[in-house]
Amino acid sequence: MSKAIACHVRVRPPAPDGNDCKINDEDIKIEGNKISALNSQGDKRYHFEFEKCHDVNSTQEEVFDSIAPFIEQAYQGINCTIFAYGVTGSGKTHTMQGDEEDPGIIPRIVNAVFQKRSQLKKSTLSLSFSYVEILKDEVYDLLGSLGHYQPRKRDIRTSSDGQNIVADLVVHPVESEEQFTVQYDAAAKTRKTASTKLNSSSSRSHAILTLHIEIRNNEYPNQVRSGKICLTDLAGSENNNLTGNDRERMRESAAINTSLTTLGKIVDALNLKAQRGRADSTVFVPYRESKLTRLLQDALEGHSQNLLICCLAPGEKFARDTINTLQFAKKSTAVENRLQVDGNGSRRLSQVPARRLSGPPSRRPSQVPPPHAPRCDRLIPFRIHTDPNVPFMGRPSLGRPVLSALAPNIKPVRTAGNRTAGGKNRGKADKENMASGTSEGKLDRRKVANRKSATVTEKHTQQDDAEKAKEQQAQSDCLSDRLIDQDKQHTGAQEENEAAQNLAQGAQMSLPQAAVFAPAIEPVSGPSPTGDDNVGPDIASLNDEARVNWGKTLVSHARVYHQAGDLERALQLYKRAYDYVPQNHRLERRIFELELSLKGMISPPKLTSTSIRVKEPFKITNDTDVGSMTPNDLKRPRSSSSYERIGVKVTHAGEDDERGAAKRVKEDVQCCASRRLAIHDLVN
Ligand SMILES: Nc1ncnc2c1ncn2[C@@H]1O[C@H](COP(=O)(O)OP(=O)(O)OP(=O)(O)O)[C@@H](O)[C@H]1O
Repeated sequence: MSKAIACHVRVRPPAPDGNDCKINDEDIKIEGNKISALNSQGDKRYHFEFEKCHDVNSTQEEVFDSIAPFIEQAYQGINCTIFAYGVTGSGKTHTMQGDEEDPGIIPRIVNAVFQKRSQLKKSTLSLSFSYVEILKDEVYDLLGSLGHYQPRKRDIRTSSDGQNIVADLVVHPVESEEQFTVQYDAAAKTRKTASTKLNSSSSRSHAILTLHIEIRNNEYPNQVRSGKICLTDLAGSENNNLTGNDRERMRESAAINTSLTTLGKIVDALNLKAQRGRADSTVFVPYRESKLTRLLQDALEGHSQNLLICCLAPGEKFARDTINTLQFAKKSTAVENRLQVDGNGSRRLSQVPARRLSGPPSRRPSQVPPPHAPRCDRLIPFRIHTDPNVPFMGRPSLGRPVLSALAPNIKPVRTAGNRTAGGKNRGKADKENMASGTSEGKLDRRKVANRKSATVTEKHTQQDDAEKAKEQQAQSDCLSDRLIDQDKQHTGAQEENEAAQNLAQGAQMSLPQAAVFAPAIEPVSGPSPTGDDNVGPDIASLNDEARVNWGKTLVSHARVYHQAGDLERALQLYKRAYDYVPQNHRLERRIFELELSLKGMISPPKLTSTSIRVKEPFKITNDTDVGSMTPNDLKRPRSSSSYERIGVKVTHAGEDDERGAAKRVKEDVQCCASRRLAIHDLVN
């Protein structure tokens, strides 16, 4: 059994301001990979040996070179976690992040990933990242609010296969190093720091940056290797006699020290477990005692390659902390790995808990992988997906922007096959029932009930599908009638504009709402900065509110194209909308996703249909935002007079009869509502 955690040590140089007090060259001595440290009384020396020891003269480049093999593992689809651990002010953030002149591990890894990407010929590499901080035992998504730069609080949930994941975590696709730098720097600035006596810019939180790397075979696009590198900058353990913390800092310090103590307890428990044998259930591993350890559970359990970088500060006043840090590192390196290399050279988990094995549903005969494709092994921690008909079972594709960055590679997928009762599992369930003493009669009754519910579910699914198809047809009809036609002449556009205004007056709606019914087209003066779709008025001439309204309107159109599968046109319109709402982070992300998907790097992002619940019964008034209606509200048949009763004026406008007009209005409202829901989804 190999080690789960490798350890490197780095000693930072003395602070130029002399803040480290007395420094004796003999305090910390490094010889090769051996390090020894004197205790604070100076009467005892402690000796340790690790994989790599960097002395005070080490450069950021040398530190990066020593960790480079870990990145190679991620390309192979193996998850890696790198922790920076040490007392406050010992150089963890410097090592991980560095600064502009002297970049640390994070920017260097991203640089290496993009270099790798440019070297690949037969496959395409895509990178995305998520970034969270744990402050006072709460998880905040540092990317959750790009554009507003306000970290968003997130919950940790346990998935059905027992993995702890951050709910609604934003994962940002990145196309270039520059783009990463801009976004990462902006997010890093929102991380909580404060001045203490030991560090003028002390991190008050643990930060976990996760880089998701996906390598897709160009020839067989369903062959994907995905790995992640989790870069964890732990907050420094603090001796409050030295930090001179005030009350608030003390609270933060207590949370930091508690989570680090839990980390220590977990390492102890894992070592004890290893000594007694893994089967011994008497050893309790307290992962749930802190959010930090919950999130790092997968890594600590040994399901990824881990590297601990212990940062040490020179100086007599840190002597005790230095020995504590080195002792922690030593006991961490005793934790065993659960990754094994099998005979074929592929890696797999040695002791995978049963729940982690919940693999793909059994294949139907039509889904047998083609003979030229490599076999898909369920046990390997990374997935080479081979079958175009089976959904990818690895980590969620980059196409899904919001997902749990710390989710495992293997996830159960709900399909029509396993949604209904029965299937392969039924026989197993029967056996279990028999074992638990359920009578045969009961079992038969239950089987009949299951079969009935399966039939009902299938019927509902079929009905749903038929309804969806109808809705889509209605939408595409609406689309062809009303969507922006780029080739329209200016005169035609003006007419449409007038029509929108008339409709707004007639139906007593706001102009943007009416614009959805009859979109106004005005050629833009000057080229569009991002999109090449010259629709919408000149941005400079609009006030803030009008800009946002136009952004929403264009997004709604884009979504209709998106839903209809015309991704190129959708992308143009999203880009155009982005010109109006350049702060909109979700829209920016949607554009990246579409660009990636048009390049074939990720599967096309799916539109989420948000149904917004209304407490009040459905009613349209002059100010009603149809976006707040549920699709069910809109399904109710209405006559034109009933629309009039509730405040929407129905103009017959050449319609043959009142029913026909009412039907049209209903379609309009439905169409509008579906778009408005989309706007809620993207813009709000
Ligand atoms: N190897 C190094 N070379 C030069 N300067 C360093 C080095 N390591 C750390 N420093 C400097 O020491 C100071 C403290 O470092 P840093 O903020 O990285 O500590 P930290 O361990 O992250 O502290 P905290 O846990 O309080 O956030 C910074 O000014 C940093 O620039």
